[in-house]
Amino acid sequence: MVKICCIGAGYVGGPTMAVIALKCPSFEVVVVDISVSRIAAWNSDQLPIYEPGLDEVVKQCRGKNLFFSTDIEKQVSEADIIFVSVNTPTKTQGLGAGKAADLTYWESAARMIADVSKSNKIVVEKSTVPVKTAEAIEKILTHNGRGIKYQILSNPEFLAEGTAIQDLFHPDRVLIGGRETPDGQKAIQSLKDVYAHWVPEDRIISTNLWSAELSKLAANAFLAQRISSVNAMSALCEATGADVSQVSHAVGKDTRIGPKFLNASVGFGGSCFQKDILNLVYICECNGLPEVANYWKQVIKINDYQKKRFVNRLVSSMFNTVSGKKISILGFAFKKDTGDTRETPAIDVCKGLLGDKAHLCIYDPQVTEDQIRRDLSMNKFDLDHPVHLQPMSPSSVKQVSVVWDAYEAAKDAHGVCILTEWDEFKTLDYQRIFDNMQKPAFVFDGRNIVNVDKLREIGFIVYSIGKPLDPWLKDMPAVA
Ligand SMILES: NC(=O)C1=CN([C@@H]2O[C@H](COP(=O)(O)OP(=O)(O)OC[C@H]3O[C@@H](n4cnc5c(N)ncnc54)[C@H](O)[C@@H]3O)[C@@H](O)[C@H]2O)C=CC1
Ligand SMILES: O=C(O)[C@H]1O[C@H](OP(=O)(O)OP(=O)(O)OC[C@H]2O[C@@H](n3ccc(=O)[nH]c3=O)[C@H](O)[C@@H]2O)[C@H](O)[C@@H](O)[C@@H]1O
Repeated sequence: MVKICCIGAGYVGGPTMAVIALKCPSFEVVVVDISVSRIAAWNSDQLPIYEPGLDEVVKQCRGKNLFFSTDIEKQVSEADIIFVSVNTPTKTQGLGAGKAADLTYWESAARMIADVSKSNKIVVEKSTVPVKTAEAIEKILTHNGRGIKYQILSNPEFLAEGTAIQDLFHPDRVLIGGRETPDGQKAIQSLKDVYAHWVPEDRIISTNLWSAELSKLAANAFLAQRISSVNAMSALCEATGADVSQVSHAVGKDTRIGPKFLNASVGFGGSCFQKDILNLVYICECNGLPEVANYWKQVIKINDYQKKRFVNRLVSSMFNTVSGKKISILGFAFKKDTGDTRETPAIDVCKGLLGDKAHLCIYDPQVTEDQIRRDLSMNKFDLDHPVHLQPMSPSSVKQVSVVWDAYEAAKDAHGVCILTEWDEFKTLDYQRIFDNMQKPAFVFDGRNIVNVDKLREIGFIVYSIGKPLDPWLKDMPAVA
């Protein structure tokens, strides 16, 4: 029986291994983690992450051929294939701080593998890592090798949160990079055999190690670039009277461009786009390519501009001050159908409004009050480290309340701010919300999900990213 062990039971390790276990019933799959609470949650009815369809997959396999454990060393020593899916956040200190990937967790996992292994292993990079990481890992493993042979493969993950299970069931492609030696090719074939249980052969691509590592960074950079491109257009739409949804539709009809990933927003979030682009920028700089580095940096600059622009629009349209005003924040997760808040644009928008002394009343169907308070009090980049290494009791943020109902959040508010595109926000009773708000009542839609005309009929002053401006807003300075 093939034994698979995955180090890191997070957003990638958990769902990916659950799907492998489901599709490969003859394999034993064990997911291990240093976080005791995370493993306990995986073994309970309340899984540690919210992901549509995940519960069903886990329920079908857990206890049969899918296990979650903190007995890391035992499970690693017994495995044939070891996936490493640990955090690779942006470095906060030292060389490359604010840009380079922090490989502390990866290195400690590799050293542990080297320490406990007694048989040959295939070690799979599942985390997103800088190009050439496999070379460093190889050195760590073979240094302490005691004659044990390791083959390192790069098998980056392309799932998106909120659709992880569907993405894993029907991936556009599975990418496997390995050494171009007979042993390297044999290892690639072993991993291909795992995915071949459910992924069509023509969707399993193999490359050399460095191409696979770089393709992951490139894919995320291209995706983020599309969002920054449409967000840059949204600013121009507001200045000219064009409508960004119409522009996106027209542009996306070109089959060379395609319709996906062209929704203007308050900015992209999530744990990966920013960190992976910063990582790419750092690699370019280290390779003496400042022009290439600057090109990609611009994607992040536009994203920061978009978030700042949104806050400035909001404040300037409310008579240039939100001091003491209640602003209702609908949605805190970085996108719908996830409870993940890493790098969510909501953090920057809320911090911007708090800087102008607003009172915030926040509602998100999947994010806890504790998480919101942590996010608003912690430093940027600290949030993507393992949970048990984060401060236990973050300092409490004044001027913020968290409620469990959108109507409660909007009651007596001066403005409503939509920051996540949760479906339930599309069907709220906006008349009821309007009736219970201070007047003039404002809606700032950072996701373009409300019916602007209908809301204006009710009496709201509406700002929707990249849409023709409300007459009220036309006279306000659109500074950024
Ligand atoms: N979140 C996503 O949608 C995607 C993430 N990725 C990449 O996958 C990697 C993991 O990301 P997530 O799953 O989101 O992170 P996560 O933070 O949800 O999970 C990582 C887990 O690794 C554990 N861990 C850290 N060091 C460990 C060690 N030495 N031994 C055992 N466990 C350890 C942590 O406790 C944590 O539970 C990152 O490199 C990320 O860039 C790639 C594609 C999608
Ligand atoms: O490496 C990763 O972590 C993953 O990053 C993204 O997945 P994810 O961040 O989970 O979610 P996306 O759907 O890509 O959304 C990212 C952000 O962009 C925003 N977005 C997305 C699409 C769009 O048109 N407009 C837009 O503003 C979303 O609201 C969200 O804040 C990629 O889509 C995955 O392929 C990749 O595996």
